[in-house]
Amino acid sequence: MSTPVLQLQNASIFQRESLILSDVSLSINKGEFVYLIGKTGSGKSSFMKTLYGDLPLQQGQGTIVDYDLKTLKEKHIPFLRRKLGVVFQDFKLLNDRTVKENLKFVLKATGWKNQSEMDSKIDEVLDKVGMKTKGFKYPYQLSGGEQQRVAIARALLNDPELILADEPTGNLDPQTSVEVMGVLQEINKNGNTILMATHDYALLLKYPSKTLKCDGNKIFEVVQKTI
Ligand SMILES: Nc1ncnc2c1ncn2[C@@H]1O[C@H](COP(=O)(O)OP(=O)(O)OP(=O)(O)O)[C@@H](O)[C@H]1O
Repeated sequence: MSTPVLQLQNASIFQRESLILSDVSLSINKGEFVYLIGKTGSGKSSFMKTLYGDLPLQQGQGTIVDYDLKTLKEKHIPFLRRKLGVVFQDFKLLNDRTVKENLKFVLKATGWKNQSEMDSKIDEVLDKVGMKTKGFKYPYQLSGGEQQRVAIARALLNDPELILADEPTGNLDPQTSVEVMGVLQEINKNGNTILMATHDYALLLKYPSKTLKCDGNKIFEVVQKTI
């Protein structure tokens, strides 16, 4: 049986009082890889922000990894984020510490205490993204693709039920984008559910998957031929 990790019914997404998307109804099941496409300004980032609690859901219904977005309070957000892995276009790594220290920082902030458990978790996630030998490096010593791999490793630390990736290849060249996409595909094959906003159509053609499109204040599923 399919288990939904995200469900929205008649949801409207606002930036302050401007309506960005209206009447969004969709669901994403455990194990799926789903693209979110749409032109610049069509509302992809606003949609993602609503899902990770950065924008309130003002109208309609929504549940994500068992949290009700409509009744989500400020104090619940850190707990919601622990069940989500969020990956951004600009990596958002801390430049004053090594890769391992970046990951340890997140583990400590999310309540981990045992040093050897933290070390083995860090090794595990770095291994998953092919960065096990680079844990001692500082982010500025890594290429963009390597930094994004580390950001994906960071998103995996708390075994998220859903990974939200907002333009994860937006700052990468085409070859590196394909490599990072390969990492996300591998993670999905191993059971992680992923929603990825992108306007990189080459990736969609290379790795076809369920696709949602933001257009004209709506989100709807499209089949690849009509993209
Ligand atoms: N902080 C904000 N305050 C007010 N309006 C905003 C804010 N951020 C975005 N918007 C508006 O919301 C609309 C949707 O923007 P959003 O960033 O969600 O689109 P997007 O599809 O992610 O675009 P891009 O691909 O360029 O990132 C745009 O009209 C934008 O001007």
